[in-house]
Amino acid sequence: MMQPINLHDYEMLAQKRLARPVWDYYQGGSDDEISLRDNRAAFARLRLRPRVLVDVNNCNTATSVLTRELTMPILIAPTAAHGMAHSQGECETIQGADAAGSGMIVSNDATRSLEDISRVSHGLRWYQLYIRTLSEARQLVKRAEVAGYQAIVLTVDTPLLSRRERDIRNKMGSFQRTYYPGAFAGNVFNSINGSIDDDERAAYAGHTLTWDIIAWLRTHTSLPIILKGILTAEDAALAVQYGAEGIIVSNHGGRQLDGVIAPIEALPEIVAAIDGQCPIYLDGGIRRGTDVLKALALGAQAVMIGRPILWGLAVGGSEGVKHVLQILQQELRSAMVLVGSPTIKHISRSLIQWT
Ligand SMILES: Cc1cc2nc3c(=O)[nH]c(=O)nc-3n(C[C@H](O)[C@H](O)[C@H](O)COP(=O)(O)O)c2cc1C
Ligand SMILES: CCCCC(=O)C(=O)O
Repeated sequence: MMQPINLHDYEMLAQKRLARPVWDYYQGGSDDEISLRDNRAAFARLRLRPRVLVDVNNCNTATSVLTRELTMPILIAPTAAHGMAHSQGECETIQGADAAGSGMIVSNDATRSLEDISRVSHGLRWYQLYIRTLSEARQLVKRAEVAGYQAIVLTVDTPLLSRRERDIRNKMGSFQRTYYPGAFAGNVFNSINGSIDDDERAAYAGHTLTWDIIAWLRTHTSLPIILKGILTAEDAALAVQYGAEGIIVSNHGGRQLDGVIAPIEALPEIVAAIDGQCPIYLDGGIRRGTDVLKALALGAQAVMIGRPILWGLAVGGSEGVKHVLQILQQELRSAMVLVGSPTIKHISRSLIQWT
């Protein structure tokens, strides 16, 4: 078997291992997949301004996120249904994250229960919440708190699940129910209802949610509340005003509204609007250490990766997940040496060429 040396190798190997409908569900975006492609293209458009003759002998990617020490500023983005990539599902994934000194945001729609996943982890773990009903959300948040999760990530870009035409063509809903029953139901039963490829997709994660939901959530948990799916300065300002303690700049990996701005291009205006009031994270299209470097240079505290973790999980279980993270860490380290930023704190905006 080919030995994977970068994330693209993992992508190729994973494609060979996964059934077509699963591969398409993991890989795909919405409508014409413009945003999906643009997430990568936007990183490629940015150019770096390296500094030379800096002592980089002790270059180190270590950082801290919400007071936790990590070996790298890279976390695992919440992705649903890891049971379609590995028999142990998210329990396998999170052990890879721990082994690499990273951390994981566990999806609301995980295959395994949040308690099972927590039991095999000692590291950074946040719970990603979809609010379908308030009573369900209240219970989930309590369970997450009891199980030792350290933050609640509320995803706000999914009042409905977008049209993913690969899934519609593959009849993914019925494929999944036949071959992977329960893949999305580790925490909440019957909430998906086969809506992945349903043209009449139901109100998915709350048609009726508004900014007041943050105050409601605050009355039910003392954990930090982080909003995922912010793409504008206006919403970033509202997030802070309504009490969010962190935001994730994200377009859901190009899977929700097609044609939206790439997160890396939205980042500068959001950093300006937030003006240091809360930490900012970013996900979408990160496949190289230089992508991580660019996001940090533009003001992200850390980044998250979604699909590459699923590739690692499918190819090599927890070892694959760990290796994917370590490859990215190694690449980041090389990039830091070559631009003359020996620590994460040295990485600054002046590394980016404005065109
Ligand atoms: C297969 C898949 C499932 C996902 N499931 C969720 C989810 O349950 N909750 C969520 O907030 N985001 C979900 N996302 C979005 C990711 O958290 C993240 O925003 C995106 O994958 C980042 O882009 P990348 O895959 O290019 O790294 C999912 C993404 C993928 C690819
Ligand atoms: C059907 C589960 C939805 C998970 C999700 O957010 C995604 O697929 O992007």
